[in-house]
Amino acid sequence: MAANQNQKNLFLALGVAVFLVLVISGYATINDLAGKQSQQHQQSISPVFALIENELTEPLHIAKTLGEIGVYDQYFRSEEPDKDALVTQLKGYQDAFGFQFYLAHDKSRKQFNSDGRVFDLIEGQIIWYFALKDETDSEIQAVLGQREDVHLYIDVRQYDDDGKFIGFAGVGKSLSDFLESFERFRGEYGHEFVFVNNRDEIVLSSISELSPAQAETATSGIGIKQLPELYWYDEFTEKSKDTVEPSVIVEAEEGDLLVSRLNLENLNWSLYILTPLNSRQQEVNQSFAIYVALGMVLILFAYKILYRIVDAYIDKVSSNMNQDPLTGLSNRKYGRMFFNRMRKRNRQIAVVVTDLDHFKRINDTYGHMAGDQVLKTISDCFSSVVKKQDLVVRWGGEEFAFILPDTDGEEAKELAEAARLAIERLEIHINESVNVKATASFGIYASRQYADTLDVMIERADRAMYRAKAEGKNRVLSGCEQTL
Ligand SMILES: Nc1nc2c(ncn2[C@@H]2O[C@H](COP(=O)(O)OP(=O)(O)OP(=O)(O)O)[C@@H](O)[C@H]2O)c(=O)[nH]1
Repeated sequence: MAANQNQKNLFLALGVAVFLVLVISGYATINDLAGKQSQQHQQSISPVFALIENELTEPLHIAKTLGEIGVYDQYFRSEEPDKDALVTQLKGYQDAFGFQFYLAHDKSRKQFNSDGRVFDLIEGQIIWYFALKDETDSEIQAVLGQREDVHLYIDVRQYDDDGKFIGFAGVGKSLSDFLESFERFRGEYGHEFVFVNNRDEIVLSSISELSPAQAETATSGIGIKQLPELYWYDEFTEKSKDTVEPSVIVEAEEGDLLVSRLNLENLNWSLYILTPLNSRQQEVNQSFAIYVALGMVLILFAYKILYRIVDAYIDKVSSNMNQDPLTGLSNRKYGRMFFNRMRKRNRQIAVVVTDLDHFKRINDTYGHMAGDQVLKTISDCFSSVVKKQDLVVRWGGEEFAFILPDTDGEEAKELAEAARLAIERLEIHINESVNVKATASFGIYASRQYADTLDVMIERADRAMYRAKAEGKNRVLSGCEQTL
């Protein structure tokens, strides 16, 4: 009973351990997913910075630096710059950096371009110049132009020594690479981009309806969409109060939308990155379900294996603990445990009880030691006769019991008969001159559906065995007539 209780406790502990493993691995899975998700988000955002650096910041720095080191000073000082010299110089920059360069010269009201074009800055025609000229609060303006191949123009205001406005020095960069990158980000990560200038105008976007369709509109204001016109703007503003570079989840028609804002200070722009969350959420849910299912299967599998290992271990330990020292057979206590365990696994069982015939005589004739040797030899003989699944128990003294799972009366009788014959034929070698012969009487009992307890079965088999003794010994009788 105590061993049974210990076994129960062990399996309970095993169950608790499995539960803990489940909880911990579940927690680790969620953590891992969260980590993966944020890593994925990081990975998807970092190329955006590289893109901004290459496409926006680099031309801005070049335009600013050229203005500051005074490469255009001589042209700005003259009333009418030397067209050829200036264009050649601009073209040299274009070849070196791969952008368009231009100078808008206020005194002569002319614009000189690195592609060789020179044109007059006429009010009403060159809209950007007059719009930006009056915009004195920002030294740098980034605007879009050229309708066929959209360019980003970065205009840096130029001043003479007295601080008087003398024109713009700028660079122009084709945004075709930029627009291709938008496509890639949309396809790969589901991101959309909205670039907004300091007047809340959408100057560039991966969403074609938001991007200014025509070059001139970027400075004329015609057709430009305003950030507050976007449906998520109010919710975003409300939720992102007091946050410099916020990431906010807003409700959208197709599901939630993650809106992140980055401030592009050099340009005086903000970049809004929009990520639809529904597809991402589904992805996460799906992988979570797979992780959990896989985890469960693995854990259940491990539990089963562990259960069997522990079961076998307990079996071995308790069998060692419950061994008869003389014969090496199991004792009664283990016989009971074995019977109870088999009861759970099999539908029928049989027992055989056997008692050696005239054993007292052997003891009396050859001595107790010789008797012990006979007991040992006969025990080995029994063990060799039964099947692997069966158990031979030293029930007491010179009485033995076989517990035969999954065995009916007929099979039990055959086995008992085989054991009887084996003993009868046995020559038990005591010493050089003495060989002892022995016989045994057998009683069997078989039970279907494990209807009987071990005690009842043993008692019935015992009775049959005593009948066998009474009928002349060295025979097998059944205590359950219908099974014979
Ligand atoms: N050597 C030895 N003898 C034992 C051991 N256990 C019991 N015995 C002896 O077994 C004998 C059993 O004697 P009985 O009960 O009279 O049975 P029996 O002589 O076999 O007679 P039947 O059963 O009627 O055939 C006794 O002498 C016990 O001392 C043991 O471990 N070693």
